[in-house]
Amino acid sequence: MRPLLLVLLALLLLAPLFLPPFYITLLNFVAFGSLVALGLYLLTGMAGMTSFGQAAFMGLAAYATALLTTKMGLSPWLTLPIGLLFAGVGALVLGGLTVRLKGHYLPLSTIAWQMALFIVLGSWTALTGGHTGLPDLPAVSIMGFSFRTEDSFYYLSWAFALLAAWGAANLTGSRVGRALRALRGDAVAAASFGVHPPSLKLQVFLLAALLAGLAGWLYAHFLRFVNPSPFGLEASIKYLIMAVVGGIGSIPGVFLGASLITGLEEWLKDILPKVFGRTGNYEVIAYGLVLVVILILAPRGLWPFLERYLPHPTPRRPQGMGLPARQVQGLEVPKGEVILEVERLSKAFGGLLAVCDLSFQLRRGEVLGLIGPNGAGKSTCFNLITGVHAPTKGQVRFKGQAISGLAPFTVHEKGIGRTFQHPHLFPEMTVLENAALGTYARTRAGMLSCLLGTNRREEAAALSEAYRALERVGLAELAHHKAGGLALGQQRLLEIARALASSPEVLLLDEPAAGLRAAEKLELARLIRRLAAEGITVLLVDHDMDLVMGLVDRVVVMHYGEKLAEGTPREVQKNPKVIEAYLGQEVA
Ligand SMILES: Nc1ncnc2c1ncn2[C@@H]1O[C@H](COP(=O)(O)OP(=O)(O)OP(=O)(O)O)[C@@H](O)[C@H]1O
Repeated sequence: MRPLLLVLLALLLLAPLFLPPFYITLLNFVAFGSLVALGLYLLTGMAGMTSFGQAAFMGLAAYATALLTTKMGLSPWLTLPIGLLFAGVGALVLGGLTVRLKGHYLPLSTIAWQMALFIVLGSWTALTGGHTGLPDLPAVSIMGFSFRTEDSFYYLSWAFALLAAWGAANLTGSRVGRALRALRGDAVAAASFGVHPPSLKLQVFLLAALLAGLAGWLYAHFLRFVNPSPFGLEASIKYLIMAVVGGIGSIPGVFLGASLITGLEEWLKDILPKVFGRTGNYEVIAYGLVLVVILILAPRGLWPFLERYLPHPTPRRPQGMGLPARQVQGLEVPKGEVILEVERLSKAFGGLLAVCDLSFQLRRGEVLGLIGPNGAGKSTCFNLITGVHAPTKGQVRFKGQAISGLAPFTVHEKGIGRTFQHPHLFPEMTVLENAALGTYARTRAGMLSCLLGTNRREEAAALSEAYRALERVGLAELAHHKAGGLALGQQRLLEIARALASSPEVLLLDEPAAGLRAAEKLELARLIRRLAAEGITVLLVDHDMDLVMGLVDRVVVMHYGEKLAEGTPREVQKNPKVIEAYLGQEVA
């Protein structure tokens, strides 16, 4: 892979020496398209948010620099940050209003925004020159050297495009990159290990808009003329198609898609009028056809299809000491003292009381079983403790502090880790990356630090911490495999490893033994005992009574949302109400 990259970079560097000016102009447009499509790689490929409005962000920066350089005589280097500021403010306003919305609201609102901006650019003639546009933008220059020719501008465009690709690659392999990919898969799970979905979504929306803004600034000073047409909805769709055709989940795919669609556009502009016998925007029809054909032949885009035939570097075992011990928040609770308290908790879903006036305490270092028939309210109780649901009535206290009603990422940060009844993993990520998600709340690097790669030391520590968690559950050998290929039992162990990587004080395990073989259950029981011996407090929900009764210190039995009984396994197993409602034949 590395030699191939070096050859491509050398060709890129030498291209103006052997390619005619027409192709160098095209390569400039490839660089602009790649910048916008890189934003879409981050926004759509990683975080799963679709935007049809990227050309509008490009237009904001392009018009800002056009107006400020031509009408006020400012230097293009000064109007670059100002143009980005315009694009950024646009993204913050639009994103601030829409990123919290689910479903199709974001794509729809980006279409509306795109169309509105296009109309403003075309109709506010006094300011923007309408569809005639604004001519005579100054050339960009550095210390007397002016980037006037397509050859010199080519180096400027590609310097920015490669810098952006380097930043995007840094981000992809970082804590923020993993969190973004987790957001696309499952925002509830992402929040359960400390990700704040709306804030992260807004940040990536802003970043994608800034990349589009940068492309707009370059575009304006390359052509030295702006008019609305390159910033319309059609252009936004074209950038999305570039990213999708190349492979929206990969950086090389973005460059491949941008090259392909830019080349195709030029070729089609020549060929289609001859075919149809008159001029018109027929390229759009051709884009659609190309997209359909490529997605049928290579559904994830061209790059993932080609990548299979390229050599892959052997992944290395993470080295290093792991993360520093977690700072315990609030009180240090001594062994045997109450760490988590559920007090008169109720949760109604419409007319159904899933949890009703439930109270119990969890003491530090113990393993408490929460059992009951299907539908008794156990998972709802987990969701109330971890902040997925707010209680209708009652309280949850962690170390004496009320936590009910707090968001899941806040609850997690306090030291509560969880697994899910149906594993919430990210199949496209490796086992190690999935486990490393657990370190999210223990690491600090922000978006900028991840982009610049200044987080390498923390990142190495997070990966070695995740690897250690995998060793604890016996999955280290599969660290570099895709999580999508794991058996159900291994998926459950991986969820435990992810929770352990967060170094929780309390661990909530929701049916960890479901789907496990007998030997795997014994291994799980040993693991849970080890964790309790290390001081982790465990709340365990499971239907395997042999596992639960042989493992836990105490049991709480739920039935129709209420607490039916509480005591040691022996007491509970003898309780006639419990035998009648749940244990039945098993114990009788
Ligand atoms: N988000 C929700 N919306 C509406 N009803 C819900 C929701 N979550 C749970 N319920 C209902 O609440 C009741 C308790 O469900 P819950 O999943 O908590 O039970 P459980 O004890 O975990 O069951 P199981 O052992 O089958 O997992 C069920 O009747 C369920 O249908």
